[in-house]
Amino acid sequence: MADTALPFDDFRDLVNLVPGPDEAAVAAVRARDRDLTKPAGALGRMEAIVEWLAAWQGKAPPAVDRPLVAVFAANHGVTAQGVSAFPASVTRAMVENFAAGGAAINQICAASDIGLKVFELALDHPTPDISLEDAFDEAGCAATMAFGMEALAGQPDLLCLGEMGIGNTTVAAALFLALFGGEAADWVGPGTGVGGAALANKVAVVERAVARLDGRLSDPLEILRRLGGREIAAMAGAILAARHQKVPVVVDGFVTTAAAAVLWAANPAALDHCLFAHVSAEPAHARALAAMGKVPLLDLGMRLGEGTGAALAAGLVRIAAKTHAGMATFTQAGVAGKLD
Ligand SMILES: Cc1cc2ncn([C@H]3O[C@H](COP(=O)(O)O)[C@@H](O)[C@H]3O)c2cc1C
Ligand SMILES: O=C(O)c1cccnc1
Repeated sequence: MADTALPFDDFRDLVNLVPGPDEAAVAAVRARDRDLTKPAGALGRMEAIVEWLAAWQGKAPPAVDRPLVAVFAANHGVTAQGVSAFPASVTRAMVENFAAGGAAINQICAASDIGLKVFELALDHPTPDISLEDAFDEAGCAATMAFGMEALAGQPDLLCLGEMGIGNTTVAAALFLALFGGEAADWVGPGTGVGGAALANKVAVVERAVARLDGRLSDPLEILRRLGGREIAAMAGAILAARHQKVPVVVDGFVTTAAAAVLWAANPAALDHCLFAHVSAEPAHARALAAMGKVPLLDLGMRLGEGTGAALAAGLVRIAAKTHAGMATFTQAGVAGKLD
């Protein structure tokens, strides 16, 4: 992977110096909403979504004309510890399946008219086994975060993030344990379907990975550098770049939330432009969302990744924007307003 111009410390600045919301755009959305032909507040969270979109796109009315799902794919040396129900070769095979249109995310994007781009991260070079060694050096972590910023290259107006990487629920669990504390068992779940002794082994692997960090737990970007993985670092970079380029982000499930959590731990305001699409059936996802005070939009019992939950939520975001922009006002429609 090419060296980045951005040193690791510059990412700390990017996290700490995130721009705030466009209050004027939010005020304009609220003013228009008051005139639309419905009782105030009757569209519930769909109204809040429009305000959120305006705040972070910096325009009113906001629009979702170029939504994109960016899927980052990577491999993980920790799979050598037997932490997944599937072999690591499935990561590349699924990338080929994405290219051929055969994955769940292809069909959800097609059905919802959402663009899809898959970013491969050195699939033949897994990050080291994090139960033994650090995932990255500083330059490698910075380069990978910078690579994630490529998700913005086509100027999407809504960015949905997803991932593919056998073993990455182990990495995500380790990140959550290092960032939020508790016990390894609080953060480890079946992923693709491990149970019994294999699940107990996965817990022990996560314990070992985090035990290696002793004394360095207060620096979230350092935690990311030491635990990885490539797709998670890239998604963290994409979330940051999106904020600086006024692109709201829809976060997918358990693994994507781990990327977001690194930024949240450094600066909770760094995720204000992110909507959490759904709560995954991976048991610890609800715990991670609660730790950050985030309320997911959907609860469909999904536990796939690939950006599938994010793409479904993006469909609702687009509908919320179209509803707000296209509805008639009371005056336009000749509908009587609320009685005094
Ligand atoms: C065929 C297949 C398609 C997938 N699409 C996403 N994942 C999901 O499962 C993986 C994480 O689970 P674990 O940590 O247990 O390996 C990631 O690749 C994630 O995106 C898949 C997994 C499989 C097997
Ligand atoms: O929620 C997720 O992101 C998830 C759950 C299981 C396996 N892979 C991803």
